[in-house]
Amino acid sequence: MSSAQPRGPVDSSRVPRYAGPATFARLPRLDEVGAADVAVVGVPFDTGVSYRPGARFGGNAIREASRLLRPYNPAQDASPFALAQVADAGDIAANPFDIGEAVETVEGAADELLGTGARLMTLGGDHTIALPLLRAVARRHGPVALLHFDAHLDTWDTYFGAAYTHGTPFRRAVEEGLLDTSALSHVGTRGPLYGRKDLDDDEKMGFGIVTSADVMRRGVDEVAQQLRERIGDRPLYVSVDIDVLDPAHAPGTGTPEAGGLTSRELLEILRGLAGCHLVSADVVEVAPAYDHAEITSVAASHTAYELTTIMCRQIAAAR
Ligand SMILES: N=C(N)NCCCC(=O)O
Ligand SMILES: [Zn+2]
Ligand SMILES: [Zn+2]
Repeated sequence: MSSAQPRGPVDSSRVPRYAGPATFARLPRLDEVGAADVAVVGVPFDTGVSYRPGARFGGNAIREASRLLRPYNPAQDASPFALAQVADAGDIAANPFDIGEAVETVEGAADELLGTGARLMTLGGDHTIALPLLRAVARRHGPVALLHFDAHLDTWDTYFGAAYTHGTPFRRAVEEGLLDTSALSHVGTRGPLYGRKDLDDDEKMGFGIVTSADVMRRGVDEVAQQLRERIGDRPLYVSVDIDVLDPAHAPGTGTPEAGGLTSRELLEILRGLAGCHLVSADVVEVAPAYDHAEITSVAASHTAYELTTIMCRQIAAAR
C-alpha cells in the first residue's frame, strides 16, 4: 500500500534518539500509518536452536540498536523511508513450547501482512522461522530465488528426529517446492560439517556455495555480480543468519563459527544486490545475551537497513 507522503522516523534532532520505546529505525508503528509498503516484523522465537538459546530476544535488540540509523543511506544514494512507507508491525506471538504450532502461527501472520501488499523485513528469532516465511512468500510469488547468508547450510534433514529446527529450514523449503532451484545460493559458508554427504545433499537440492574464504579471495564486487547473474529478475528472498559474520563482528549468536565475513563485506555484498526483485527478507539468530556493546545488534540493524533500502528503491522505481 503506497501513500504519497510516507511517514518517516522520529526526528532525532528534536527528540533524542534514546528517548521513547524502540521501533525499527524509529519508524512509526504499523497501526499508526494503517498500511505499509515494507513491514518490519519481529519473531521472538528460539525453540528451534541446537546450541545456545536467546535469539527470541534478537528482534528487540535489533530495534534498540537501530535507534542510530539515519534517514539517508549514502551507500545506495537513497532515503528509503521517504521512497516508501516502512513501518514496524510489532511481534508475531509464537508458542515457545510447540514448534509446529509456532511455525503455523508465523506462516499465518506473515501471510496476513503480505496480503496487505507489504513486503516483510523480519527480525528473528532463530532460523526455523525462515520456513514459514518462505511458505507465505511462495504462496504469493511462486517459488522464489534464495540468497542465504550463513556460516551453516541449514539444509540438514532432522535433529533428534525433529524436522522443524534452525538447521533444517531450507531442506524443508526445497521439499515443499517453495524455492526456485535454479537460483539458490549460500554465502559465507564455513566450518566443520557432519560429513561430506552434507555438501552432496545440498548440491543435489540445487544450492551453489560461495564460502567465506571465496568472499575473501574473490572480493565483494565479483561475488555480488555473480549472485546478481544467478538471480536475474526472479522474485528473490534474502535470509541473513547473523552468524555469517565472524564472531569478532557478531559474538551475540547461538552457533558461532570462526573465519566469517566482516560486517563491511556483508553490507557491501547486500548493496551490490540493488535492483534485484527483493520480495522479502529476514535477519535471524541475534542472541543478545552473548553480545557485547551491541556489536551484533548494530551489525544486524545495518543489515536490515540495507535490505529495506533495496526494497524501498525498487518499490519507488516500479511506481
Ligand atoms: N545457526 C543456524 N541456523 N544453524 C546452525 C545449526 C548447526 C548445528 O547445530 O549443527
Ligand atoms: Zn548459522
Ligand atoms: Zn542459519
